[in-house]
Amino acid sequence: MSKTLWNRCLTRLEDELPSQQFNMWIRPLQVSVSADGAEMTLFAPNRFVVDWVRDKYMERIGEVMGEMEQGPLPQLRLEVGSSRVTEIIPKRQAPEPRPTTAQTAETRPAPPPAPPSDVGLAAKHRSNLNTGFTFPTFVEGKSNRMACAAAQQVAENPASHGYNPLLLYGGVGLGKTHLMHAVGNELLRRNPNAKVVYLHSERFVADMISALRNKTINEFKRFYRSVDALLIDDIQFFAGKEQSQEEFFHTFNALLENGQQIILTCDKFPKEVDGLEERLKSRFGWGLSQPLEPPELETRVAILKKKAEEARIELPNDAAFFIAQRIRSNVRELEGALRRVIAHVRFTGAQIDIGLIKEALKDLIALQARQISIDNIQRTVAEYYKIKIPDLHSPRRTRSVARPRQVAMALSKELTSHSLPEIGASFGGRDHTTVLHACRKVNELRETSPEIEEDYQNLLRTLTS
Ligand SMILES: Nc1ncnc2c1ncn2[C@@H]1O[C@H](COP(=O)(O)OP(=O)(O)OP(=O)(O)O)[C@@H](O)[C@H]1O
Repeated sequence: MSKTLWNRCLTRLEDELPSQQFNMWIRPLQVSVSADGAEMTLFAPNRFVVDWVRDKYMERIGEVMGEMEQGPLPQLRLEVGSSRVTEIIPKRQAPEPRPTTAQTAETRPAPPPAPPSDVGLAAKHRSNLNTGFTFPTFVEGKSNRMACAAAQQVAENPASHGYNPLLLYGGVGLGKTHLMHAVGNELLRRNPNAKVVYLHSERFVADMISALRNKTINEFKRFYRSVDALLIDDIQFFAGKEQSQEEFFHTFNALLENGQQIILTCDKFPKEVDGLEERLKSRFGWGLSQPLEPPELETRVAILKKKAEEARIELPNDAAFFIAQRIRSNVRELEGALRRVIAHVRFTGAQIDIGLIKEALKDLIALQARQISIDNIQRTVAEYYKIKIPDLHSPRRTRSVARPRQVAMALSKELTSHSLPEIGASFGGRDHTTVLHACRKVNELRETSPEIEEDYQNLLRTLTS
Protein backbone atom coordinates (compact mmCIF):
# COMPACT_ATOMS: atom_id res chain seq x y z
CA MET A 1 0.00 0.00 0.00
CA SER A 2 2.76 2.43 0.94
CA LYS A 3 4.66 1.62 -2.18
CA THR A 4 1.66 2.67 -4.22
CA LEU A 5 1.60 5.79 -2.11
CA TRP A 6 5.23 6.45 -3.03
CA ASN A 7 4.45 5.94 -6.71
CA ARG A 8 1.60 8.44 -6.52
CA CYS A 9 3.88 10.80 -4.70
CA LEU A 10 6.45 10.41 -7.49
CA THR A 11 3.92 11.22 -10.15
CA ARG A 12 3.03 14.41 -8.32
CA LEU A 13 6.69 15.37 -7.81
CA GLU A 14 7.45 14.71 -11.44
CA ASP A 15 4.72 17.17 -12.36
CA GLU A 16 5.90 19.75 -9.88
CA LEU A 17 9.64 19.70 -10.34
CA PRO A 18 11.77 20.69 -13.33
CA SER A 19 12.63 17.41 -15.03
CA GLN A 20 16.37 17.81 -14.43
CA GLN A 21 15.80 18.08 -10.71
CA PHE A 22 13.39 15.19 -10.68
CA ASN A 23 15.73 12.96 -12.68
CA MET A 24 18.74 13.90 -10.67
CA TRP A 25 17.46 13.68 -7.12
CA ILE A 26 14.10 11.97 -6.90
CA ARG A 27 14.06 9.34 -9.61
CA PRO A 28 17.10 7.45 -8.25
CA LEU A 29 15.52 7.00 -4.82
CA GLN A 30 14.51 3.45 -4.09
CA VAL A 31 11.79 2.62 -1.66
CA SER A 32 11.39 -0.11 0.89
CA VAL A 33 8.40 -0.52 3.15
CA SER A 34 8.38 -2.44 6.43
CA ALA A 35 6.13 -5.52 6.65
CA ASP A 36 3.57 -3.74 8.83
CA GLY A 37 3.58 -0.71 6.52
CA ALA A 38 4.49 1.56 9.41
CA GLU A 39 7.87 2.58 8.07
CA MET A 40 8.96 3.66 4.64
CA THR A 41 12.65 4.02 3.83
CA LEU A 42 13.91 5.91 0.85
CA PHE A 43 17.34 4.78 -0.24
CA ALA A 44 19.66 7.22 -1.96
CA PRO A 45 22.80 6.14 -3.81
CA ASN A 46 25.16 8.19 -1.65
CA ARG A 47 25.50 10.65 1.20
CA PHE A 48 25.50 13.62 -1.13
CA VAL A 49 22.04 12.76 -2.42
CA VAL A 50 20.78 12.07 1.11
CA ASP A 51 21.88 15.52 2.25
CA TRP A 52 20.51 17.22 -0.80
CA VAL A 53 17.15 15.48 -0.73
CA ARG A 54 16.82 16.07 3.01
CA ASP A 55 17.54 19.76 2.59
CA LYS A 56 15.55 20.50 -0.48
CA TYR A 57 12.80 17.95 -0.92
CA MET A 58 12.03 16.01 2.24
CA GLU A 59 9.55 18.52 3.58
CA ARG A 60 7.68 18.61 0.29
CA ILE A 61 7.71 14.81 0.04
CA GLY A 62 6.08 14.67 3.48
CA GLU A 63 3.45 17.23 2.45
CA VAL A 64 2.62 15.44 -0.78
CA MET A 65 2.23 12.16 1.08
CA GLY A 66 -0.09 13.85 3.54
CA GLU A 67 -2.20 15.19 0.68
CA MET A 68 -2.33 11.78 -1.00
CA GLU A 69 -3.12 9.61 2.01
CA GLN A 70 -6.15 9.97 4.24
CA GLY A 71 -5.06 7.37 6.79
CA PRO A 72 -1.99 7.36 9.01
CA LEU A 73 1.26 8.03 7.22
CA PRO A 74 4.21 5.69 7.47
CA GLN A 75 7.25 6.95 9.28
CA LEU A 76 9.55 8.25 6.53
CA ARG A 77 13.29 7.61 6.63
CA LEU A 78 16.04 8.54 4.21
CA GLU A 79 19.36 6.75 4.07
CA VAL A 80 22.21 5.69 1.89
CA GLY A 81 21.79 2.25 0.40
CA SER A 82 19.65 0.25 -1.87
CA SER A 83 16.35 -1.46 -1.21
CA ARG A 84 16.17 -5.16 -1.79
CA VAL A 85 12.90 -4.52 -3.56
CA THR A 86 13.93 -2.02 -6.14
CA GLU A 87 11.21 0.04 -7.65
CA ILE A 88 11.64 0.72 -11.32
CA ILE A 89 10.06 4.06 -11.72
CA PRO A 90 8.45 4.18 -15.12
CA LYS A 91 9.49 7.19 -17.09
CA ARG A 92 6.36 8.93 -18.25
CA GLN A 93 6.05 10.12 -21.78
CA ALA A 94 9.51 9.38 -23.05
CA PRO A 95 10.05 11.72 -25.97
CA GLU A 96 10.07 8.89 -28.50
CA PRO A 97 9.41 5.21 -28.07
CA ARG A 98 12.66 3.32 -27.76
CA PRO A 99 13.08 0.81 -30.54
CA THR A 100 12.67 -2.75 -29.41
CA THR A 101 15.17 -5.40 -30.27
CA ALA A 102 12.64 -6.77 -32.71
CA GLN A 103 12.57 -3.52 -34.62
CA THR A 104 16.02 -3.59 -36.00
CA ALA A 105 18.90 -5.92 -36.16
CA GLU A 106 21.12 -2.96 -35.39
CA THR A 107 19.85 -2.80 -31.84
CA ARG A 108 20.12 -6.47 -31.09
CA PRO A 109 22.56 -7.11 -28.24
CA ALA A 110 25.80 -8.16 -29.76
CA PRO A 111 27.50 -11.38 -28.72
CA PRO A 112 30.62 -10.85 -26.65
CA PRO A 113 33.19 -9.73 -29.16
CA ALA A 114 36.54 -11.20 -29.87
CA PRO A 115 39.15 -8.49 -29.46
CA PRO A 116 38.89 -6.60 -32.71
CA SER A 117 41.67 -7.55 -35.02
CA ASP A 118 41.70 -4.73 -37.47
CA VAL A 119 39.38 -2.34 -35.72
CA GLY A 120 42.76 -1.02 -34.84
CA LEU A 121 41.76 2.50 -33.99
CA ALA A 122 39.01 1.47 -31.65
CA ALA A 123 41.18 -1.10 -29.96
CA LYS A 124 43.90 1.41 -29.43
CA HIS A 125 41.46 3.68 -27.69
CA ARG A 126 40.32 1.21 -25.11
CA SER A 127 40.40 2.86 -21.72
CA ASN A 128 42.70 5.58 -22.91
CA LEU A 129 41.73 7.74 -20.01
CA ASN A 130 43.80 10.61 -18.76
CA THR A 131 44.65 9.35 -15.30
CA GLY A 132 45.17 12.90 -14.06
CA PHE A 133 41.54 13.81 -14.71
CA THR A 134 39.96 12.50 -11.54
CA PHE A 135 37.39 13.70 -9.02
CA PRO A 136 40.04 14.60 -6.43
CA THR A 137 41.81 16.84 -8.94
CA PHE A 138 38.57 18.54 -9.99
CA VAL A 139 37.73 21.70 -8.06
CA GLU A 140 34.06 22.07 -7.31
CA GLY A 141 32.32 25.42 -7.28
CA LYS A 142 28.95 26.95 -7.91
CA SER A 143 29.48 26.85 -11.67
CA ASN A 144 30.05 23.10 -11.89
CA ARG A 145 28.52 21.67 -8.70
CA MET A 146 25.52 20.01 -10.34
CA ALA A 147 27.56 18.58 -13.20
CA CYS A 148 30.10 17.24 -10.73
CA ALA A 149 27.39 15.69 -8.55
CA ALA A 150 25.81 14.07 -11.59
CA ALA A 151 29.17 12.69 -12.69
CA GLN A 152 29.75 11.26 -9.21
CA GLN A 153 26.35 9.63 -9.26
CA VAL A 154 27.15 7.94 -12.54
CA ALA A 155 30.53 6.77 -11.27
CA GLU A 156 28.87 5.23 -8.24
CA ASN A 157 25.81 3.82 -9.99
CA PRO A 158 26.64 3.38 -13.65
CA ALA A 159 23.77 2.92 -16.07
CA SER A 160 21.18 3.60 -13.41
CA HIS A 161 17.80 4.73 -14.46
CA GLY A 162 17.59 8.45 -15.15
CA TYR A 163 21.35 9.01 -15.47
CA ASN A 164 21.88 7.39 -18.83
CA PRO A 165 23.11 9.01 -20.95
CA LEU A 166 24.91 11.60 -18.89
CA LEU A 167 25.45 14.67 -21.01
CA LEU A 168 27.81 17.42 -19.90
CA TYR A 169 27.62 20.59 -21.93
CA GLY A 170 29.14 24.07 -21.88
CA GLY A 171 31.74 26.32 -23.48
CA VAL A 172 35.37 25.50 -24.12
CA GLY A 173 37.81 24.71 -21.35
CA LEU A 174 35.27 24.43 -18.55
CA GLY A 175 36.04 20.89 -17.42
CA LYS A 176 33.67 18.68 -19.43
CA THR A 177 36.40 16.33 -20.59
CA HIS A 178 37.97 16.31 -17.14
CA LEU A 179 34.71 15.27 -15.49
CA MET A 180 34.00 12.66 -18.12
CA HIS A 181 37.42 11.07 -17.55
CA ALA A 182 36.88 11.32 -13.81
CA VAL A 183 33.83 9.10 -14.17
CA GLY A 184 35.79 6.65 -16.33
CA ASN A 185 38.71 6.56 -13.90
CA GLU A 186 36.38 6.01 -10.97
CA LEU A 187 34.54 3.21 -12.78
CA LEU A 188 37.87 1.52 -13.37
CA ARG A 189 39.01 2.08 -9.82
CA ARG A 190 35.90 0.33 -8.58
CA ASN A 191 36.02 -2.38 -11.19
CA PRO A 192 39.40 -2.77 -12.87
CA ASN A 193 37.89 -5.22 -15.35
CA ALA A 194 35.32 -2.76 -16.62
CA LYS A 195 35.66 -1.92 -20.26
CA VAL A 196 35.64 1.84 -20.36
CA VAL A 197 36.18 3.42 -23.74
CA TYR A 198 36.84 7.11 -24.22
CA LEU A 199 37.11 8.75 -27.58
CA HIS A 200 36.55 12.00 -29.34
CA SER A 201 33.58 12.04 -31.70
CA GLU A 202 35.92 12.73 -34.61
CA ARG A 203 37.75 9.52 -33.75
CA PHE A 204 34.48 7.61 -33.84
CA VAL A 205 33.83 9.03 -37.31
CA ALA A 206 37.36 8.23 -38.51
CA ASP A 207 37.19 4.68 -37.09
CA MET A 208 33.87 4.12 -38.77
CA ILE A 209 35.12 5.33 -42.14
CA SER A 210 38.18 3.14 -41.92
CA ALA A 211 36.05 0.14 -40.86
CA LEU A 212 33.82 0.69 -43.88
CA ARG A 213 36.83 0.93 -46.14
CA ASN A 214 38.40 -2.20 -44.67
CA LYS A 215 35.10 -4.06 -44.57
CA THR A 216 35.38 -4.50 -40.80
CA ILE A 217 32.22 -2.63 -39.96
CA ASN A 218 30.77 -5.61 -38.11
CA GLU A 219 33.78 -5.75 -35.78
CA PHE A 220 33.46 -2.03 -35.35
CA LYS A 221 29.85 -2.41 -34.28
CA ARG A 222 30.59 -5.31 -31.98
CA PHE A 223 33.46 -3.50 -30.36
CA TYR A 224 31.51 -0.41 -29.47
CA ARG A 225 28.54 -2.42 -28.28
CA SER A 226 30.65 -4.54 -25.99
CA VAL A 227 31.80 -1.76 -23.68
CA ASP A 228 30.60 -1.17 -20.14
CA ALA A 229 30.87 2.57 -20.55
CA LEU A 230 31.27 4.59 -23.72
CA LEU A 231 32.56 8.14 -23.29
CA ILE A 232 32.31 10.34 -26.36
CA ASP A 233 33.68 13.86 -26.32
CA ASP A 234 32.40 16.87 -28.29
CA ILE A 235 29.42 15.30 -30.00
CA GLN A 236 28.82 18.58 -31.82
CA PHE A 237 31.33 17.20 -34.36
CA PHE A 238 28.73 14.66 -35.46
CA ALA A 239 26.81 17.55 -36.98
CA GLY A 240 26.31 17.15 -40.69
CA LYS A 241 27.85 13.65 -40.75
CA GLU A 242 24.79 11.63 -41.52
CA GLN A 243 26.21 8.16 -41.76
CA SER A 244 28.14 8.52 -38.53
CA GLN A 245 25.02 9.75 -36.82
CA GLU A 246 23.12 6.77 -38.12
CA GLU A 247 25.75 4.37 -36.78
CA PHE A 248 26.03 6.21 -33.52
CA PHE A 249 22.26 6.16 -33.16
CA HIS A 250 22.21 2.38 -33.32
CA THR A 251 25.19 2.00 -31.02
CA PHE A 252 23.51 4.36 -28.61
CA ASN A 253 20.26 2.39 -28.59
CA ALA A 254 22.03 -0.90 -28.18
CA LEU A 255 24.04 0.35 -25.21
CA LEU A 256 21.04 1.87 -23.50
CA GLU A 257 19.01 -1.27 -23.99
CA ASN A 258 21.74 -3.39 -22.51
CA GLY A 259 22.19 -1.16 -19.52
CA GLN A 260 25.62 0.13 -20.48
CA GLN A 261 26.59 3.65 -19.52
CA ILE A 262 26.98 6.42 -22.07
CA ILE A 263 28.61 9.74 -21.26
CA LEU A 264 28.70 12.55 -23.76
CA THR A 265 29.99 16.09 -23.89
CA CYS A 266 28.87 18.87 -26.16
CA ASP A 267 29.83 22.52 -26.51
CA LYS A 268 26.20 23.54 -26.23
CA PHE A 269 22.84 22.10 -25.35
CA PRO A 270 22.41 19.48 -28.13
CA LYS A 271 19.03 20.84 -29.18
CA GLU A 272 20.91 23.95 -30.30
CA VAL A 273 23.42 22.07 -32.46
CA ASP A 274 22.59 22.54 -36.15
CA GLY A 275 23.05 19.50 -38.33
CA LEU A 276 22.35 16.98 -35.58
CA GLU A 277 19.42 14.70 -36.31
CA GLU A 278 16.30 15.28 -34.25
CA ARG A 279 16.09 11.66 -33.14
CA LEU A 280 19.62 11.88 -31.71
CA LYS A 281 18.89 15.16 -29.98
CA SER A 282 15.82 13.64 -28.45
CA ARG A 283 17.70 10.56 -27.24
CA PHE A 284 20.44 12.66 -25.70
CA GLY A 285 17.73 14.17 -23.52
CA TRP A 286 16.60 10.80 -22.14
CA GLY A 287 19.06 10.81 -19.29
CA LEU A 288 20.55 13.67 -17.42
CA SER A 289 21.97 16.81 -19.01
CA GLN A 290 24.06 19.12 -16.89
CA PRO A 291 25.61 22.45 -17.89
CA LEU A 292 29.05 23.68 -16.88
CA GLU A 293 29.31 27.44 -16.49
CA PRO A 294 32.43 29.59 -16.41
CA PRO A 295 33.81 29.43 -12.87
CA GLU A 296 33.26 32.37 -10.59
CA LEU A 297 36.15 34.20 -8.94
CA GLU A 298 36.43 32.02 -5.82
CA THR A 299 36.47 28.83 -7.87
CA ARG A 300 39.09 30.26 -10.21
CA VAL A 301 41.25 31.03 -7.20
CA ALA A 302 40.72 27.53 -5.80
CA ILE A 303 41.62 25.99 -9.17
CA LEU A 304 44.81 28.03 -9.37
CA LYS A 305 45.79 27.04 -5.85
CA LYS A 306 45.15 23.38 -6.61
CA LYS A 307 47.11 23.43 -9.88
CA ALA A 308 49.98 25.27 -8.18
CA GLU A 309 49.99 22.68 -5.41
CA GLU A 310 50.11 19.90 -8.02
CA ALA A 311 53.11 21.67 -9.58
CA ARG A 312 54.62 22.00 -6.09
CA ILE A 313 54.66 25.78 -6.31
CA GLU A 314 53.68 28.03 -3.44
CA LEU A 315 51.08 30.47 -4.81
CA PRO A 316 50.15 33.15 -2.26
CA ASN A 317 46.48 34.08 -2.00
CA ASP A 318 46.89 37.63 -3.26
CA ALA A 319 48.77 36.32 -6.29
CA ALA A 320 46.04 33.75 -7.01
CA PHE A 321 43.39 36.46 -6.72
CA PHE A 322 45.38 38.75 -8.97
CA ILE A 323 45.51 36.14 -11.75
CA ALA A 324 41.92 34.97 -11.25
CA GLN A 325 40.60 38.52 -11.47
CA ARG A 326 42.25 38.97 -14.84
CA ILE A 327 41.83 35.59 -16.49
CA ARG A 328 38.16 34.88 -16.44
CA SER A 329 36.99 33.14 -19.55
CA ASN A 330 37.82 29.51 -18.89
CA VAL A 331 39.96 27.11 -16.92
CA ARG A 332 42.26 26.20 -19.79
CA GLU A 333 43.33 29.85 -20.07
CA LEU A 334 43.74 30.02 -16.34
CA GLU A 335 46.05 27.01 -16.48
CA GLY A 336 47.95 28.62 -19.36
CA ALA A 337 48.49 31.78 -17.32
CA LEU A 338 49.67 29.78 -14.32
CA ARG A 339 52.07 27.81 -16.50
CA ARG A 340 53.60 31.07 -17.69
CA VAL A 341 53.98 32.29 -14.14
CA ILE A 342 55.60 29.01 -13.10
CA ALA A 343 57.97 29.11 -16.08
CA HIS A 344 58.91 32.65 -15.09
CA VAL A 345 59.60 31.58 -11.51
CA ARG A 346 61.78 28.70 -12.67
CA PHE A 347 63.60 30.89 -15.14
CA THR A 348 64.29 33.81 -12.82
CA GLY A 349 64.44 31.93 -9.54
CA ALA A 350 62.35 34.75 -8.00
CA GLN A 351 59.49 34.42 -5.50
CA ILE A 352 55.94 34.68 -6.78
CA ASP A 353 54.50 38.10 -6.09
CA ILE A 354 52.25 40.52 -7.92
CA GLY A 355 55.24 42.15 -9.61
CA LEU A 356 56.42 38.84 -11.04
CA ILE A 357 52.92 37.97 -12.22
CA LYS A 358 52.50 41.35 -13.91
CA GLU A 359 55.76 40.74 -15.72
CA ALA A 360 54.95 37.14 -16.68
CA LEU A 361 51.46 37.98 -17.91
CA LYS A 362 52.04 41.48 -19.18
CA ASP A 363 50.79 40.90 -22.73
CA LEU A 364 47.67 39.08 -21.50
CA ILE A 365 46.93 41.82 -19.00
CA ALA A 366 47.52 44.54 -21.59
CA LEU A 367 45.17 42.76 -23.97
CA GLN A 368 42.50 42.62 -21.30
CA ALA A 369 42.96 46.24 -20.33
CA ARG A 370 42.54 47.28 -23.95
CA GLN A 371 39.39 45.27 -24.26
CA ILE A 372 37.75 46.30 -21.01
CA SER A 373 37.74 49.96 -20.24
CA ILE A 374 35.55 51.87 -17.80
CA ASP A 375 33.87 53.51 -20.83
CA ASN A 376 33.08 50.11 -22.22
CA ILE A 377 31.66 48.97 -18.87
CA GLN A 378 29.50 52.10 -18.59
CA ARG A 379 28.18 51.64 -22.12
CA THR A 380 27.34 47.99 -21.51
CA VAL A 381 25.71 48.60 -18.12
CA ALA A 382 23.63 51.53 -19.43
CA GLU A 383 22.42 49.44 -22.32
CA TYR A 384 21.64 46.48 -20.07
CA TYR A 385 19.58 48.50 -17.60
CA LYS A 386 18.14 50.72 -20.32
CA ILE A 387 19.37 53.97 -18.81
CA LYS A 388 21.50 56.74 -20.30
CA ILE A 389 25.27 56.86 -19.87
CA PRO A 390 25.12 60.39 -18.35
CA ASP A 391 22.89 58.91 -15.59
CA LEU A 392 25.93 56.97 -14.43
CA HIS A 393 27.87 60.24 -14.02
CA SER A 394 25.03 62.27 -12.57
CA PRO A 395 24.38 62.90 -8.85
CA ARG A 396 20.87 61.35 -9.13
CA ARG A 397 20.24 58.85 -6.36
CA THR A 398 16.99 57.22 -7.43
CA ARG A 399 17.19 53.44 -7.24
CA SER A 400 16.74 52.99 -11.01
CA VAL A 401 20.08 54.68 -11.67
CA ALA A 402 21.89 54.29 -8.34
CA ARG A 403 21.91 50.48 -8.48
CA PRO A 404 23.22 50.23 -12.07
CA ARG A 405 25.85 52.81 -11.15
CA GLN A 406 27.00 50.69 -8.22
CA VAL A 407 27.08 47.61 -10.42
CA ALA A 408 29.15 49.47 -13.03
CA MET A 409 31.59 50.59 -10.32
CA ALA A 410 31.95 47.06 -8.98
CA LEU A 411 32.55 45.74 -12.49
CA SER A 412 35.15 48.44 -13.08
CA LYS A 413 36.93 47.39 -9.91
CA GLU A 414 36.81 43.73 -10.86
CA LEU A 415 37.65 43.97 -14.54
CA THR A 416 40.10 46.84 -14.86
CA SER A 417 43.27 47.71 -13.04
CA HIS A 418 42.11 51.26 -12.28
CA SER A 419 42.40 52.41 -8.68
CA LEU A 420 39.36 53.33 -6.59
CA PRO A 421 39.99 57.12 -6.98
CA GLU A 422 40.32 56.68 -10.75
CA ILE A 423 37.06 54.76 -10.90
CA GLY A 424 35.35 57.37 -8.72
CA ALA A 425 36.60 60.10 -11.05
CA SER A 426 35.07 58.32 -14.04
CA PHE A 427 31.69 58.25 -12.36
CA GLY A 428 31.06 62.00 -12.11
CA GLY A 429 33.99 62.79 -9.81
CA ARG A 430 32.93 60.59 -6.89
CA ASP A 431 35.06 59.88 -3.89
CA HIS A 432 36.97 56.58 -3.59
CA THR A 433 34.94 55.68 -0.47
CA THR A 434 31.77 55.81 -2.59
CA VAL A 435 33.32 53.28 -4.96
CA LEU A 436 34.37 51.08 -2.06
CA HIS A 437 30.87 51.24 -0.62
CA ALA A 438 29.38 50.37 -4.05
CA CYS A 439 31.66 47.33 -4.39
CA ARG A 440 30.74 46.07 -0.92
CA LYS A 441 27.05 46.68 -1.50
CA VAL A 442 27.07 44.83 -4.82
CA ASN A 443 28.94 41.88 -3.32
CA GLU A 444 26.41 41.71 -0.51
CA LEU A 445 23.46 41.92 -2.92
CA ARG A 446 24.93 39.22 -5.12
CA GLU A 447 24.78 36.90 -2.14
CA THR A 448 21.20 37.74 -1.20
CA SER A 449 19.45 38.62 -4.44
CA PRO A 450 19.44 36.06 -7.26
CA GLU A 451 18.26 38.81 -9.59
CA ILE A 452 21.31 41.00 -8.98
CA GLU A 453 23.59 37.98 -9.22
CA GLU A 454 22.07 37.11 -12.57
CA ASP A 455 22.47 40.70 -13.82
CA TYR A 456 26.09 40.71 -12.68
CA GLN A 457 26.87 37.39 -14.35
CA ASN A 458 25.18 38.47 -17.58
CA LEU A 459 27.20 41.66 -17.62
CA LEU A 460 30.44 39.83 -16.84
CA ARG A 461 29.76 37.43 -19.67
CA THR A 462 29.02 40.23 -22.13
CA LEU A 463 32.12 42.17 -21.13
CA THR A 464 34.56 39.28 -21.10
CA SER A 465 33.47 37.08 -23.97
N1 LIG B 1 36.90 22.57 -11.96
C1 LIG B 1 38.11 22.23 -12.39
N2 LIG B 1 39.07 21.83 -11.53
C2 LIG B 1 40.31 21.52 -11.95
N3 LIG B 1 40.70 21.57 -13.24
C3 LIG B 1 39.79 21.96 -14.15
C4 LIG B 1 38.46 22.30 -13.78
N4 LIG B 1 37.78 22.65 -14.88
C5 LIG B 1 38.63 22.51 -15.91
N5 LIG B 1 39.83 22.11 -15.47
C6 LIG B 1 41.06 21.90 -16.27
O1 LIG B 1 40.98 22.78 -17.39
C7 LIG B 1 41.48 22.14 -18.55
C8 LIG B 1 40.40 22.16 -19.61
O2 LIG B 1 39.34 21.33 -19.18
P1 LIG B 1 38.60 20.31 -20.16
O3 LIG B 1 39.55 19.82 -21.21
O4 LIG B 1 37.89 19.31 -19.34
O5 LIG B 1 37.58 21.32 -20.84
P2 LIG B 1 36.37 21.05 -21.82
O6 LIG B 1 35.18 21.66 -21.18
O7 LIG B 1 36.30 19.62 -22.19
O8 LIG B 1 36.78 21.92 -23.08
P3 LIG B 1 36.71 21.61 -24.65
O9 LIG B 1 35.28 21.73 -25.02
O10 LIG B 1 37.55 22.70 -25.23
O11 LIG B 1 37.26 20.25 -24.87
C9 LIG B 1 41.88 20.74 -18.14
O12 LIG B 1 43.26 20.73 -17.92
C10 LIG B 1 41.15 20.51 -16.83
O13 LIG B 1 41.86 19.68 -15.95
